[in-house]
Amino acid sequence: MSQITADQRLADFQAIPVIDISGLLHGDAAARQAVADNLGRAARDVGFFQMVGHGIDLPLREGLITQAKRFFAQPEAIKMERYIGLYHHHRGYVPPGEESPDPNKPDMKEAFDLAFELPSDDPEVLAGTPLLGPNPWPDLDGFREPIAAYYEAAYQVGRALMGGFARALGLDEQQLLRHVTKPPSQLRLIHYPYNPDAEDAQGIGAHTDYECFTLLLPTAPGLEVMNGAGKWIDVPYQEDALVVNIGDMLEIWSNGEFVATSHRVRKVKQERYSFPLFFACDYHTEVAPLPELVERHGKAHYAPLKAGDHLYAQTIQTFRYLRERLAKGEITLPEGAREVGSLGQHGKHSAAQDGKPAS
Ligand SMILES: O=C(O)CCC(=O)C(=O)O
Ligand SMILES: [Fe+2]
Repeated sequence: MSQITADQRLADFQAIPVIDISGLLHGDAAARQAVADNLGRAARDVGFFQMVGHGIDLPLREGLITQAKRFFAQPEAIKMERYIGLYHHHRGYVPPGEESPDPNKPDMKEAFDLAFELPSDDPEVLAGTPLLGPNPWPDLDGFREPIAAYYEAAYQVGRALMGGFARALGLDEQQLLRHVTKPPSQLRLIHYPYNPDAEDAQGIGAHTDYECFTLLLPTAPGLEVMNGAGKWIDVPYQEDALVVNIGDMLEIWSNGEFVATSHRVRKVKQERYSFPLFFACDYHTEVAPLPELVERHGKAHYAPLKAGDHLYAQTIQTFRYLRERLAKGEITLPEGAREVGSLGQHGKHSAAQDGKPAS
């Protein structure tokens, strides 16, 4: 069967579709299939959509936003009490300049990173699996509960989406979900301060997300998505919507049918917050093109990789404190790590080394 390449499919999109997923959450098999068909179209043709009908209601969203604002409004010295470099499982406060896909172009944002909560006596944590462990909650009364509640709600929507994406690929709803038990799924609270003096500083540089997909709650416009022709398309701000985009793992599992679309946040004209939940599969999952899709496409377009190693390797290469630990020999880069920026259209358009399907 001749396959239309991802580039051809993505070449023309000029806007981001809006999908109501309530049928996936509450409907019968036919309603779930109808939503899955829409998810599949968006995942194949754009790699992005605005999700409504998700049931993550305003009080949950406002609780998260309010607590993030409180945290970032504190003095730097207090925020640094939870500096990410003080921990061993990549959680905590990320000061401006700490993170960048390109060390010469630091992003101007600050963040507080937390993830799937696992107690320190969990066997995976005791075994030292990177990225897994408890969250270093700040000493800020009333901070933890609304954020944990948002995490749980968004995580459950993520599980439903994972079932929907599997259906969209013609698979059983549980086929991918069985790889999601203790995932290193991170929720980031990101603050992009408004800095009128910053001439060239970007909000966040062009990248793909490393996990299966991302559910993002923004508070203002600024997100841009690259279409197959290399043109940046705006994601308009829609108050009741979460933005969902395909990440590297679903691109590989789907053998390139779904696309991890490159995106960035342009220099912001106003103060902005955003909250991505990166929906991951378990650390040790071997992700390879699914046999059903390889059969459909005639061959596998990607080499297998270990999900957690990919995520950890990309993280090491983009955080200053981890690059320093690497240079000192305190940690090692997982074997077979890909270079940052090697996936996604921006990799192609900047002629970087690249492992996308042969077109
Ligand atoms: O802030 C945003 O809108 C997007 C953030 C993002 O792409 C990321 O953190 O991976
Ligand atoms: Fe992203």
